[in-house]
Amino acid sequence: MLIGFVGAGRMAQALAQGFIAAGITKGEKIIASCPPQDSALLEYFGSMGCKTSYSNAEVIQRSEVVVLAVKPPIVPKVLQEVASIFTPGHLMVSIALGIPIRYLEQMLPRKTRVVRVMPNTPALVKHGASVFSCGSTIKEGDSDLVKKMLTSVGICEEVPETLIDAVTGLSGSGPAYMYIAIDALADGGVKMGLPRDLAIRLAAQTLLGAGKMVLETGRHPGALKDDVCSPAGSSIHAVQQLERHGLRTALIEAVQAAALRSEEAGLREKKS
Ligand SMILES: NC(=O)C1=CN([C@@H]2O[C@H](COP(=O)(O)OP(=O)(O)OC[C@H]3O[C@@H](n4cnc5c(N)ncnc54)[C@H](O)[C@@H]3O)[C@@H](O)[C@H]2O)C=CC1
Ligand SMILES: O=C(O)[C@@H]1CCC=N1
Repeated sequence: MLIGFVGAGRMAQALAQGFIAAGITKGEKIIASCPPQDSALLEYFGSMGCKTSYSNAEVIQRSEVVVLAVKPPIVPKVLQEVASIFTPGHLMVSIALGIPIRYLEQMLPRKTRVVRVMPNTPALVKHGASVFSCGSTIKEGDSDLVKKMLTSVGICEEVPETLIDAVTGLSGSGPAYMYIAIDALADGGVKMGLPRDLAIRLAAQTLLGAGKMVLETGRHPGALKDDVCSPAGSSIHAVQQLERHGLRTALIEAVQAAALRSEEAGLREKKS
């Protein structure tokens, strides 16, 4: 399978590296493009054995699956530039923030197959969380293909497109919230006397372990929290501090803010 990335930034790199690590494709079957001023990004693709180009058109001509991996304000410009090159043989996979399938289908030739995906950067280490929604002209096998690709780099579920903004707020942007949590937990450890590198390792493994417990035991996170909090123990004292400082509300509002931003990005591009 020949995979092209239009846009060679952080999310494209994470997916490409994840796909290669997972064995879903080889470096030489990937091609990525971006403008010459960002050529350093293409060097990263080159170091993975991928082909690179400054021409988006070349990427599309040489690919079966085209991943649209540019920021939302760039999407209309890129589609105007390359729409005519798309054929029914291409599968367009857009990861662009907020951009609805309807908009992509309107901008592309009538029979272009479109899938919208919301991945996240831990795809790079095969622990991504992705969802996808299919457009109106996909053919048999497209949904399975996208699912296979994304499952190779983490978990992946098909959802109605109406849920993608909310998913963006949770798992698309979520790694950022969790890096802040790891950094802050490590600060706490350092404050209490731990060396920084040990504190970061312990904090990261604690998040990973907690996540695996939820996924692998299938138990509710509240019940797992109760298991950690012994009567009059240390954990319940810490939990009280988290509640006092509004951790739950902060996380709920973070997800909401990112979801609304995703929705807004889509509305803006539709108007342009
Ligand atoms: N970074 C993340 O965690 C995630 C990003 N996304 C979405 O993926 C898309 C890309 O995001 P990032 O990789 O983070 O951004 P980025 O800023 O790292 O990369 C954007 C890329 O687009 C390229 N570009 C700019 N103008 C171009 C043009 N005319 N033609 C071709 N390429 C052009 C840039 O050179 C760069 O390679 C965005 O829409 C973003 O919302 C989705 C999920 C997660
Ligand atoms: O901030 C962004 O635009 C992207 C979308 C999801 C995560 N990062």
